[in-house]
Amino acid sequence: MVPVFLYLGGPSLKWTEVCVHTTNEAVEAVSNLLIELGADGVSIEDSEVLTRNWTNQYGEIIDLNPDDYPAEGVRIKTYLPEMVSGDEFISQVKAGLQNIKESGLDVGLAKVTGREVDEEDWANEWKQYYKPIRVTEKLTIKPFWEEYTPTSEAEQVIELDPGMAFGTGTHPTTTLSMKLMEKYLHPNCTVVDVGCGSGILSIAAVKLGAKQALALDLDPIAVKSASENVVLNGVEEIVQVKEADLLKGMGERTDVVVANILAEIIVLFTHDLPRVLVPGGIFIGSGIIEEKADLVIQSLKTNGLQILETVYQDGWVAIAAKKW
Ligand SMILES: C[S@@+](CC[C@H](N)C(=O)[O-])C[C@H]1O[C@@H](n2cnc3c(N)ncnc32)[C@H](O)[C@@H]1O
Repeated sequence: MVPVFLYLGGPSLKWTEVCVHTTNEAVEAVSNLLIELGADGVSIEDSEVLTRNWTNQYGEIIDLNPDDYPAEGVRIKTYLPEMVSGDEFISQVKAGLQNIKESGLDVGLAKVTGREVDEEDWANEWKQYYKPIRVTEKLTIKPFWEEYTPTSEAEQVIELDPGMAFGTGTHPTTTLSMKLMEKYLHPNCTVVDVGCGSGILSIAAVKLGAKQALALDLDPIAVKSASENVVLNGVEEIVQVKEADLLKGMGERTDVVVANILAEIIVLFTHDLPRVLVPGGIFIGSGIIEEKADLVIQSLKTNGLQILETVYQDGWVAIAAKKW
């Protein structure tokens, strides 16, 4: 996950940049904390992207500067306008981090720093980290402001405005989902994307040949972001975006369900999969930390699904399973 940020506030000259240095495991919890405290978005600098083997596998596409990333862990930044007290915000962040730590999540050093920056510095700064990236053999993610020419006819380009929803395509959980989708989606299949965030997986599904996708998210910001990205990619006739809680109320059957959500959330709806999937239908689950993979696998088996494959990247696991 590289930046996930767009501030749409009014003009201001000075901003306070608040930075939390934490662990990969705590990214989502800390990002949520900053948003809950009033941040309009976060940008994420993850040391992991430097060690990933982008270039050898798919050619020279991105050029990352190691100075822009922490030596280890993840830096999560947000920017506060002049009228918000940086000191007060930082105290609230520190208190929130303590709560997260007490809940058992490893937040690492959880160092919080603040500094004043000029508007021009940050407004464009994050965009330099977000470049077109070939994430699988067939799929490339392209921020909508970048120019990019596909290198072959087989390469499919997903246009993205990351906005404020999760899903720039660079986080291992999203990449793993797309790799499994590339393998298991068949032409003209139907897909339900649970926890669609920016809509990236639904758009990927269409690029991989799906004839219909339903993108669901509980968060209205994600629903808005996904709807915008669907239009940006010209697939609004194929992808329907809806606010929904997991698979609740879903009546129709589908060929594929994909969900990049935490393990604890996946197990909340595994019992719905036999009802929602057609015979032979595929479930792709991601967002699972390695320690929680068994929890999801057991839950899938208990609900009659057969595990086809598990794939791993940087401590994350994604699972493909089949309904007989
Ligand atoms: C890790 S993000 C995944 C975004 C995107 N699908 C991707 O792969 O990059 C998880 C998403 O699940 C959504 N979510 C969390 N709980 C949910 C629920 N109960 N029902 C629907 N969506 C949920 C969050 O709002 C968030 O957008």
